[in-house]
Amino acid sequence: EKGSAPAIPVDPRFDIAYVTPVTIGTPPQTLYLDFDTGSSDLWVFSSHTLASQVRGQMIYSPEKSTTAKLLAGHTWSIRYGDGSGSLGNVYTDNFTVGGVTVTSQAVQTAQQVSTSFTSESDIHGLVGLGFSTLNTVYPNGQLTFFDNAKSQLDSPVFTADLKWKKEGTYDFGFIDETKYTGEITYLPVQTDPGYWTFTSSGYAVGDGSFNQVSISGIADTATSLTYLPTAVVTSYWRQVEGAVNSQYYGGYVFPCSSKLPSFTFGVGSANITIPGSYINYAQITEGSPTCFGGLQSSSGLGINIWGDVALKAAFVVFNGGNPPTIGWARK
Ligand SMILES: CC1CCN(C(=N)N)CC1
Ligand SMILES: CC1CCN(C(=N)N)CC1
Repeated sequence: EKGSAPAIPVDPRFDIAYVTPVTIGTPPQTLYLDFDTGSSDLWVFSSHTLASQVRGQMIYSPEKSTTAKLLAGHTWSIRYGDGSGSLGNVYTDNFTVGGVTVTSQAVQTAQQVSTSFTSESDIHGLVGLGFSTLNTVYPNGQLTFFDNAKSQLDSPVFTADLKWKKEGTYDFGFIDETKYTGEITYLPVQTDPGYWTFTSSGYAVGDGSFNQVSISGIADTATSLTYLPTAVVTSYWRQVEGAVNSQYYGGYVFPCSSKLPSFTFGVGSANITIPGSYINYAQITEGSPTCFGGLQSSSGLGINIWGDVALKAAFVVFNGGNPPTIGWARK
């Protein structure tokens, strides 16, 4: 079995996130969810979510699904890196994305969500694609959609082909050779504590020389920007006239009229180049001449994150085989 589904940019002015249509239950209920390789809970806005916290999102109503079953006595609660979060209870039901169906997938129904989720009407929940060890369901942790689907897929892989301000795709169970150029370079993955953690072999700023330095970080489809060590990021923004690291805005800002240099990162003996345009993330407010950078320091996070700004420059293979590996190709 194999399948494909679109990765649609939320707010195409700047790719804050990507959502993918899924159906849940019988008859099928469609929601648009944020596929997240940085977590492992599948949770949705639901008929159980406090009405005051729902603002335009599509919801999953288990009571309207003939195949929904309450997972009695189970609850969940998750807090994300940006302080957002949600909590609730758990059903199992049929879950389909891109034609791949898992019957009896754990679907975590939100009873409460934080304000940032309430304010994002285009995101109706998340599909965790991290390792199932991160799942927060209590007392028994649940498996991700990918872990449940793996055995029925032609190949135990999914791929991400995210695009700059355009619709991309997530493929399940196969590698589409038409989506990349050259070769895919596979790297080992550290699965503890549960992210797709790999080590990049270094970086270059624009046409500058390549700095061979190991940078360990996570490939994260649900983080908009890319967060790397301060030394790396400082050397990048030093090349941009007028760029400053603003306490006020919480990161590097620069004149929107700047022509930004590209950023290249090593993957084994190969490398991926992020065009400068991808690093011009957004005006700080509508119409402002000041823009916010897509490459920021990870020093406050305790972890390096290769988020959408980096992922959308590549074709990425998340190989769930034994052992798991991650593949990178130019495109
Ligand atoms: C390490 C953090 C990265 C961002 N997160 C995520 N995509 N779910 C939370 C964990
Ligand atoms: C993991 C991320 C998902 C998107 N987020 C949000 N909508 N507040 C942040 C956390």
